[in-house]
Amino acid sequence: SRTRKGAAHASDARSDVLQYLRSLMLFISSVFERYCSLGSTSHRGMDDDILSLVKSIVPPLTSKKHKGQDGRIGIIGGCQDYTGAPYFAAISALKVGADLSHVFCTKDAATVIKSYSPELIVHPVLDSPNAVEEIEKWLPRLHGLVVGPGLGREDLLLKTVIEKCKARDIPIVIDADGLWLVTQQPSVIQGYQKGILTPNFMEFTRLYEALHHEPMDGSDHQRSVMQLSVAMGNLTLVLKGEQDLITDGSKVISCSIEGSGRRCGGQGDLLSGSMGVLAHWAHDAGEKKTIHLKTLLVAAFGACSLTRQCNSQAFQQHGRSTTTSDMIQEIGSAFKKLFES
Ligand SMILES: NC(=O)C1=CN([C@@H]2O[C@H](COP(=O)(O)OP(=O)(O)OC[C@H]3O[C@@H](n4cnc5c(N)ncnc54)[C@H](O)[C@@H]3O)[C@@H](O)[C@H]2O)[C@@H](O)CC1
Ligand SMILES: Nc1ncnc2c1ncn2[C@@H]1O[C@H](COP(=O)(O)OP(=O)(O)OP(=O)(O)O)[C@@H](O)[C@H]1O
Ligand SMILES: [Mg+2]
Repeated sequence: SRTRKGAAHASDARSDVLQYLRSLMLFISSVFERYCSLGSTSHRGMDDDILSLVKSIVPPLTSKKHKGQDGRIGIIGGCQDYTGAPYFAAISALKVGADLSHVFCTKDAATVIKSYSPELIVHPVLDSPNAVEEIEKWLPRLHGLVVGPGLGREDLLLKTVIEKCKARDIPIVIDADGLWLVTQQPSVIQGYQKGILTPNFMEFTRLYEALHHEPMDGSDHQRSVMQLSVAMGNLTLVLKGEQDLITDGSKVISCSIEGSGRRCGGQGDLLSGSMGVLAHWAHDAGEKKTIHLKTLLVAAFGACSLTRQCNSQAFQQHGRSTTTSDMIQEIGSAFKKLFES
């Protein structure tokens, strides 16, 4: 019986060891799992933190406001070749929540843009001899200006308009052909603290090479965006791409909210139009609301995440046939999902 007892003890000890090993394995695997997911969790955590800052700049909808208070945005762009781009930017500004959206374009583009949407106020002034005066008289009524979508390569007029806008301290988003002017004459916007540039990769490369007089190091985009922002006097800069990189020259935040693989034209216009409104809201809310992050960085993160969310939602319905118009249909629900839930 003593031998039987000994054998029982040995088997108990063995099962204890096995039990111990099993729990040890479970513990190690849970630590490993946690460690592996840490990167994405903290990334998502950071996105959530910035999204809550975006939420804080969205003005409340109340019955006490009059038309215009939530934003009167102007888009300078639209010519014979490009009527879609200014339309996308202007309608996006409205759908994000601006009250009024103006387009300043050439005469032949105006009728076309008006026929896309009765919601837009369209001024056929860009090719008139007194274009600057025509735009200038509207500036006191505007809260934000988006310069460039579908503009074509016009320079003298733009330079004067940007100068007048700066004098009025209005946020200016420069995109597309507006960036061409900045590439020719960086001083037009250099150092303007309410200026935002939203280049795609090609526009960014041209701008970088114009300012640094050397080819860009394509392997380190974070470094390049910081360098360009600093060279532009710490201007807010958004380099659009697989990840959107947003900087003011002192820090880079990235927006990689899932979009889709669909890259139809016009998505950048949706972004710049949204940016016009969010920049106004961010400045209205002030640094106190956005805490440690500069107001324009918060606005830029908002515009990027919204564009990508619209892309994702439109893609779920339309797949490869997704177009920017489909994305614009999604602005309302994407906005609600990101900033109002
Ligand atoms: N429906 C419309 O009216 C549209 C008009 N658009 C206007 O078209 C004009 C020209 O804009 P573009 O964006 O074509 O500018 P560019 O004329 O500078 O062309 C950029 C080119 O670079 C290519 N590219 C973009 N990202 C790249 C990358 N990561 N690597 C390599 N190549 C890359 C694009 O295919 C494009 O052909 C602007 O006025 C713009 O606003 C666009 O906004 C698209 C929609
Ligand atoms: N590879 C990518 N993966 C995911 N999203 C992307 C990718 N490239 C661009 N985007 C997103 O698409 C939007 C527009 O960027 P894009 O580079 O297409 O601008 P653009 O060339 O100026 O567009 P447009 O045709 O309006 O001129 C941005 O919000 C960006 O985040
Ligand atoms: Mg563009």
